[in-house]
Amino acid sequence: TQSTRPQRLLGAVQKNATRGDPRSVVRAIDHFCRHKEWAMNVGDEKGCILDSVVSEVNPAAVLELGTYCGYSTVRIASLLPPHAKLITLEFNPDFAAIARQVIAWAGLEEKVQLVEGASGDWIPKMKEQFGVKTFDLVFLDHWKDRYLPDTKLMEECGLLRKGSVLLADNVICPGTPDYLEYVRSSPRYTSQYFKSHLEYTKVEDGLEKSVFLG
Ligand SMILES: O=C(NCCNC(=O)c1cc(-c2ccc(F)cc2)cc(O)c1O)c1cc(O)ncn1
Ligand SMILES: [Mg+2]
Repeated sequence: TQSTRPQRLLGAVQKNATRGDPRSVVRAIDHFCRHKEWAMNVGDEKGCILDSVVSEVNPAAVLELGTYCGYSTVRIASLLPPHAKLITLEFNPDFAAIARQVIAWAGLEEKVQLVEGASGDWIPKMKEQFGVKTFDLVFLDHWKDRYLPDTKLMEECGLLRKGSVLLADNVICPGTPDYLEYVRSSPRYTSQYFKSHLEYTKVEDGLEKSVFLG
C-alpha cells in the first residue's frame, strides 16, 4: 500500500537526523521539503522568525494549534527553558501519529503534550485537564478559518493574560483575513506583521505577532 507524505517525511527524519538532536530533525525536514516533497511546515525562513519570538517571550506555557508533523513543535520545544511545557493540538489522527514519532526522535517528549482532537472542543477544557492557568505564547497554524473563533474562545476561557503573545502562521497564504482584521483593529491587541514567504517557495506569506493587552 502507498505511503503518505507525512510517513515519507518521518522516514527522512529517521534516515538523516540524529536521535536526540532537534536541530538535525529540523534540518532533515527542511531538506526533504525543499528537495523531495513540499509539505506545510512553517519552514526555515518563517521558522527563524518563530525562533526569535520564542526566545524573546521565553515562555513557561505554550499552546500550538495545528501540529501537522511536529516541525514547529520541535523548533519551539528545543528553545524552551527547563520546566516549560508545550501543549500541541492536532485534529487529524494520521498527522498526530507521525508528529509523536518526530517529537520522540528529537528527544523532546518530556516538554511536549500532543492532544488529539478539535481545538474548539479542547480549549475550554485546558485549565481543568492540563492544569494550565494562562498561556505565555500561542502559535496558530491550524485550519485558517479557526484562528478567529479560537482566539475569541481563548479570551473567553481566560487563557490569555496581559502580555500573552499570539503568533499566527499563513496570514497571507492561504490567508486569515477575518483574524487579521480582528487583531489589527481590536484595542485589546497590539499587532505586528513579519513579512516572509510561504514555506520553501517565493510566494509571499508572513507571521502576525499580536500581544494581548488584557
Ligand atoms: O489543521 C489541519 N491542516 C493544517 C492546517 N494548515 C494548513 O492548512 C496550511 C496550508 C498551507 C498551504 C499553503 C498554500 C497551498 F497551496 C497549500 C497549503 C500552508 C501552511 O503553512 C498551512 O499551515 C487539519 C487538516 C485536516 O485534514 N484535519 C484537521 N486539521
Ligand atoms: Mg502553516
